[in-house]
Amino acid sequence: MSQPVRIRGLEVAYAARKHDPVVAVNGVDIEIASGAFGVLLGPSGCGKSTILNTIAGLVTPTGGTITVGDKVLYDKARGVNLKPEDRQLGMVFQSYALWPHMTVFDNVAFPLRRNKLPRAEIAPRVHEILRLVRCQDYAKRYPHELSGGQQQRIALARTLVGRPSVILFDEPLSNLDAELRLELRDELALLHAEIGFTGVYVTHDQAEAYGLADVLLVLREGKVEQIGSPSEVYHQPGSEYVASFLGANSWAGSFVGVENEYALVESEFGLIRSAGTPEGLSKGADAVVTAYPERIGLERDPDGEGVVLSKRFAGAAVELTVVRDGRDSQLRIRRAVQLVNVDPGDRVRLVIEPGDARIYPGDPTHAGDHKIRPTAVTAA
Ligand SMILES: Nc1ncnc2c1ncn2[C@@H]1O[C@H](COP(=O)(O)OP(=O)(O)OP(=O)(O)O)[C@@H](O)[C@H]1O
Repeated sequence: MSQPVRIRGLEVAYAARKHDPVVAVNGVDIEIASGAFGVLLGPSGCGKSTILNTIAGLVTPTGGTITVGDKVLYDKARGVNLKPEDRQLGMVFQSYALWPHMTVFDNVAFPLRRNKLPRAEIAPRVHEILRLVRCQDYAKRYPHELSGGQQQRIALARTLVGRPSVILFDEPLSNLDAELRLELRDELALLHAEIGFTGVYVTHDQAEAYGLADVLLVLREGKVEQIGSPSEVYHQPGSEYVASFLGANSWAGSFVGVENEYALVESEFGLIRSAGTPEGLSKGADAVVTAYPERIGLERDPDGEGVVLSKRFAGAAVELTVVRDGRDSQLRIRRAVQLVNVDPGDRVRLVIEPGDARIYPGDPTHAGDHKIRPTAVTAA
């Protein structure tokens, strides 16, 4: 039976001897419905693991409440703080943490034996769960005789076998290579649909988040910046920070006004029309434009503001970098091969449908800058 997870007003400050306390979580409310998969997404240091660890009972908050179903795990005001072992939650970490001296069967059976399940019930449960994670043939092997992906499947099986109502995942796939990560992500989504636990999943990987989340929570410096379905958050980022973290380009401009229902911004890369109605912008105010790399077209134009710095083959798509002379601003563009007829060195103007450009007040945050950008190559 899955259970809902409710977090209210969560605060965590890590005490430090030599400097002020580090406020890692600063008033967070989270609600994950029973049986849903909630994914916490955000850059390194935004507090994702800390939140997960407070649910697990491994970190003690400085304020707020955490409940699972009717069970209060933590309540600062009432002095409740259950021990990790009394919370009855499943956890899957980045490191597989399997017992090296035990076979796969014994590793998976371990939680059942610890809970003194009758012997006759253990073997069928273990075999059933090994079948679900597609590792039924490895029951007699030891962890070192398995690949990383297989070890993580066993770690997952060991968690699932106890039938926890809530499972906490801390970047469980990040030790695996990209292809295997996607494969295991899809298997996990299927297992979730089949078994029906409530999942709380921490990652900084968008593809993982999109593929798993019923509800996506984007975090920023210890706070929740946006909550929604992956599609809502992707298509309607609530802030430039979210858009940028999800991979959109951001560049600076100044708000001109609204004309024929389009918001106009005079930007570093020319005049941009946006279908969104910006809030909190007055004429002449600093504005940021965002657009995803897939949604920016280019046309050769001797008067254009941009110059193509690089163009790289990327299978069915082409990846380009466009810069503005004399400025740091750089755009990443990814278009289908047949849509690109510009080359490095060309002067270009941007072609963006109003529905693909979004405008926010302020300056770019560069929240997505930790991501790998295409590196410049010289013109062929
Ligand atoms: N034990 C600790 N003592 C002091 N500060 C800590 C401690 N653990 C984490 N922090 C700080 O709290 C903040 C949030 O850390 P946390 O590990 O929750 O972030 P994260 O989003 O999970 O990052 P990552 O993706 O890199 O794991 C960071 O500023 C971090 O330096």
